[in-house]
Amino acid sequence: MTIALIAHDAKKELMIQFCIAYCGILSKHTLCATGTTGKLVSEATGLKVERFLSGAQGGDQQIAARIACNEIDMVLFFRDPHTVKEHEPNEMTLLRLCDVHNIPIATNIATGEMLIHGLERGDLDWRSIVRR
Ligand SMILES: O=C(CO)COP(=O)(O)O
Repeated sequence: MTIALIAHDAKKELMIQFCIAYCGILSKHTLCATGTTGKLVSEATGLKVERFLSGAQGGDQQIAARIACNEIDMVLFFRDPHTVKEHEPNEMTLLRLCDVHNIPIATNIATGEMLIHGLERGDLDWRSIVRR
């Protein structure tokens, strides 16, 4: 599966800790991320992460385009609900495209935990059929 990782600044440490905790599961999958999130996760875990532009420069849109092309199977987007981002419309597009294409997306760590356990259990295996 291809998993996209995105974290707002206030949630980057949380994303790092999450990826350290689930490194064993994540290492079996293909990872991509917005620029800074990807850099921090790969440095902290040693996981290979394809890095797009940073969110502010269009990284969210690069990931959204891949979702539209059915190339991403799951999104972990740890959002900071307290700070408004100038590129928020791009983030909303990403969330909408996940709904359009039925891509599971976690916007907080509680949902992220459920998705990662479900992924390990095989709950997302149907994606390999619809991706063909
Ligand atoms: O801004 C972001 C999400 O909208 C995240 O981008 P970075 O990972 O480059 O900080």
